[in-house]
Amino acid sequence: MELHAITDGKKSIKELKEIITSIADVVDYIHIREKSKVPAEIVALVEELIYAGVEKERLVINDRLDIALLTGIRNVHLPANSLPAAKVKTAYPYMRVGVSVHSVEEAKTAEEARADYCLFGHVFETDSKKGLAGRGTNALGKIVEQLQIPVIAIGGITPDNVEQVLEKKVHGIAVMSTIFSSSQPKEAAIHLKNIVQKGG
Ligand SMILES: Cc1nc(C(=O)O)sc1CCOP(=O)(O)O
Repeated sequence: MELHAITDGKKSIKELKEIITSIADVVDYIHIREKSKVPAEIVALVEELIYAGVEKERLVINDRLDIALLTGIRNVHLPANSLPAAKVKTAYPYMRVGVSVHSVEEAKTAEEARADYCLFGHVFETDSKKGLAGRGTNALGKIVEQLQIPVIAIGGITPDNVEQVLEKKVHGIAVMSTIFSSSQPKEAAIHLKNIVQKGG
């Protein structure tokens, strides 16, 4: 069972470096999702993380295929309206490509496009999608049933509700605030990892 940590776009490069190096051995993947930082900053962050010993295999670059290529990262995550997954897989077959999906239809499209996994959300209410009800665990279960590729759940997942997600036989979970808004990110990640590991 995979645990993905997604950066929240609110931290400085220095803070990100501290948090990511502290959780790098706990979580399976760390998505660098820094939409308001310029490419030069993101490249510098990735290079600093690698220099600090974070394994390249654990880093996922959100949206920016160019930055992944430039920094030698072989994981890219494509949000809605990003690059077409099929074209990325054709051009860079070795690249592990994830796609964000919000319905069965989008999930099937991602699978047909040879995405390696899909990220389905948002399962529960979350500050990241203010005013929008969660899509719920039943919708999550249907996606898992209908897809061959791994489904990772995202959105409002905390230690208190993660069991409901694990019951749906997901391949993993992804969290942002549970780790990045915590005053003790490493402890928060360990706590969640322990629960997730018990669930499979
Ligand atoms: C980055 C992201 N994508 C989502 C989607 O539904 O596709 S929800 C989300 C944010 C998740 O943050 P938190 O763990 O704090 O709820």
